[in-house]
Amino acid sequence: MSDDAPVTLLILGAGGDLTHRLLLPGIGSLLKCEPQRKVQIVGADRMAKSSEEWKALVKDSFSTVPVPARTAKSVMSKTRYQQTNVLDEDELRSLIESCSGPLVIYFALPPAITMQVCTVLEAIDLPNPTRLALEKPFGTDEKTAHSFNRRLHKLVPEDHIFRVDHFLGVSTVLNLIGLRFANRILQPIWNSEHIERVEIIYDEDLALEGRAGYYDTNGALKDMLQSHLLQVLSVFAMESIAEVSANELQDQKAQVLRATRLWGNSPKRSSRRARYTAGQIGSRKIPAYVKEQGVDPSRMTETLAEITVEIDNNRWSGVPFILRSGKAMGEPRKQIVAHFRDVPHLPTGFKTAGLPDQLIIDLKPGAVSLVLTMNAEGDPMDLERKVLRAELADGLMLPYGEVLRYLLDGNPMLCVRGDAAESCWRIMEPVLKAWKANRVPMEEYPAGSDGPDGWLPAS
Ligand SMILES: O=C1O[C@H](COP(=O)(O)O)[C@@H](O)[C@H](O)[C@H]1O
Repeated sequence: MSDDAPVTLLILGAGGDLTHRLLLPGIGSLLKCEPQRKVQIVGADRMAKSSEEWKALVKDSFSTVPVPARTAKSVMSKTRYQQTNVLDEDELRSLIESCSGPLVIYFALPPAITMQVCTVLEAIDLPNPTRLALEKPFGTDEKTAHSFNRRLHKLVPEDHIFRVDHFLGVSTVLNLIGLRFANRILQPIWNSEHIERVEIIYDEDLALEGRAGYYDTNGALKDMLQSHLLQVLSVFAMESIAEVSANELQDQKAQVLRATRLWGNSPKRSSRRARYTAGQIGSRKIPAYVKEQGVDPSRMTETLAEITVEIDNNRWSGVPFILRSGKAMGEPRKQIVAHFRDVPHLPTGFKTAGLPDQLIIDLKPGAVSLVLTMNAEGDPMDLERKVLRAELADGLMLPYGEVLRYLLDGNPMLCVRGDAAESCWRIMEPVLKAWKANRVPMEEYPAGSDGPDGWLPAS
């Protein structure tokens, strides 16, 4: 096979929401930036669809980006759809045999089906190279993640397994690497001696948006904290890297996650959960979560989750990291806030006390702000906080485009390594158990509010 043979991206579950909403626009944004890129997209799903219908879907997604006309035409001419029952060995084999070039199999399927397909794949000779791309949640606890890893390792080596986390393709998350390691000023203060606590917050004004089928069995803890926010934490807190490469990044991130545990090892004291009741966000009337279509109230699914963790290593010991994410919040707030310690001594004579400094990294839209105490207007003995702010442009590609770029190039830099995926479950398991046993109360907040009273992190 020649080196420049186009990669075939085989999407299993091509009729689903993920393909339409995220994958195809992601590929489109990649093609917009790299119009020369050669990729053949093959969609497969169990329902009948003509290749014309599939092409129309691809075209529609590409037009939202938009992909340059020539590139779109060339990719469209080669894309096709094959109706397949992916749980049927013969059908799956013939689908795979019909693909040429290096193969990427993207599982845009519910996790339980993905596992079953992997069992079917054990009986099929996969072309070399074959890469597997998997969506979250990866397993349901540490044990299942571990056995899933073992099953996947029977199919392809670890560096051909791409556990996708689109937050690793978010430009402001990637920017953490440059911000931390390309600047001298921050490096000496990036530790427990100077940082008192860190908040990683992803509050959305979106509510359920018709995703009960997926969300109601997962909830905010698994949907956002166990996956994305722990990845963000690992990039924020990792040791320095010698080069920007998959090995370096994966090693350093995994090391942080191995050292991370629940604050005080107490799920009761270090986790909170809540669920939205009816409310209004702007002009949108939001029903109570339990009244949303497809929700089973007996599942006790949380729509707002918060946990505090610590990282037991030399750099971070004693620093609480607060991770929180909620749906249907009044104000979207997507940021990392590093709160610095007080100065050891404020000279007497100032009329006001200084407040501790902060570094705020806005994830969406991107910005970095340094909040420093300095003199207020007029009197130099009167102190107040002022903000030095840099707005960051959006990434060139959608996060999914960035992740797909690395995936199609066979570079696992922006995915989650198997051991790290297991660590993420190990960190969350005490909370999952405590919540299941109802040892942590389910609080409530009206949609459109800041969350339950007393939850708003102090700034
Ligand atoms: O993966 C997910 O992420 C989104 C938030 O990410 P964004 O890039 O769309 O802002 C979240 O809304 C969704 O529930 C979750 O599954």
